[in-house]
Amino acid sequence: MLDVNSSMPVSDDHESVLLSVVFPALYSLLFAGGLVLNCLAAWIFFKIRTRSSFILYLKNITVADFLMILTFPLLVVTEADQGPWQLHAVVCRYSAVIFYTSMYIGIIFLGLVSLDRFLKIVRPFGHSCLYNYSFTRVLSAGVWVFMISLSLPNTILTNQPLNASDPKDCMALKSELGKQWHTAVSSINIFIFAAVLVTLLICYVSIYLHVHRSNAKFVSSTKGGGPQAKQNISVVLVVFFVCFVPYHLCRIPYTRSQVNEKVDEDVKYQLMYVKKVVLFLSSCNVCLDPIIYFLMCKSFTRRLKAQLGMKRMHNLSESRTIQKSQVRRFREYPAPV
Ligand SMILES: Nc1ncnc2c1ncn2[C@@H]1O[C@H](COP(=O)(O)OP(=O)(O)O)[C@@H](O)[C@H]1O
Repeated sequence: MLDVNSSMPVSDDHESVLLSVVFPALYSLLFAGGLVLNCLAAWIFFKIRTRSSFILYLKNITVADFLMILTFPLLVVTEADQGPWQLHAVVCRYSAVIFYTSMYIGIIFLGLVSLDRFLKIVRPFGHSCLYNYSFTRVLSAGVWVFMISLSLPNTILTNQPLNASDPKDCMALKSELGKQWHTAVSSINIFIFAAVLVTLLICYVSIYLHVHRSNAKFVSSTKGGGPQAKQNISVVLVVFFVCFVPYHLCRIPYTRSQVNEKVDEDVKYQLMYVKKVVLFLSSCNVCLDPIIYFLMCKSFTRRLKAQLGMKRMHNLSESRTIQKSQVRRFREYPAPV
């Protein structure tokens, strides 16, 4: 059954409540939480002046998360069906494009973080340009330039006249070339996601085995650092699986349904509905990334504790750590940065 004002079928009551009430409420919470956590992270990172590639990647993730967070208010207003209908076009042309671009920039930097951990832990004396800080700065800039260039046509080619009868349909605002570009960008980004996922899995299996072997060799009878280290390393994988895997499983059929007119309207609606749910999971990334910084980056944790007035407590526990450090030397993974 179709809504008179839209090409989308009329939803069940609970579905429309979810779309127009629950989602805006959840995105508002995410906006507030994400803003606080990322402001805190940015403040801490601002104080850490180091030539560490690892921290450079984390700083880039913070900037990408900030960009994504800035798109939430418009999303809240349009999802709640508030404001002028023309606002939907602004979402299609600008804020959704910024949202997706920042999401994929964040994904690429998560991949680089895991690659960096792999190199520093498993191959500490290797010869790769990724050990070179100047190179990783250029690489980071390259990621931004590439991803922005890829996404920009999605804005430029969303250039068709607005249609008041179905303002939410972004594809209706695109030229034929715009639809083709949208499909191509979705495919390239899905490929990027898959490549990062494989990289993450390889890096973390290698790190896991390496830590396991080191523990067995040097400190098999004591408790502590090893399991803790593996847990810290796994946090990126957990965040990645929770936030991004569901979205990408849905994105492939969804993009197909967007550009294929033969797809049944009910199927399109169901896919759109599922996409909104899994896209929310991806958005949760803005609150989960700061947890990665806290668990994986010692400089960040140290600074944060110092700034929050826990300096004395931290010094106390640090002196205890030093006493034990001779025994635990081989268990200090990931390498302090
Ligand atoms: N991976 C991406 N990178 C950049 N822009 C994207 C990406 N995916 C979608 N977009 C753009 O974001 C806007 C909204 O896309 P989408 O969420 O697929 O549509 P809808 O909101 O109709 O479900 C469109 O302009 C689209 O081209």
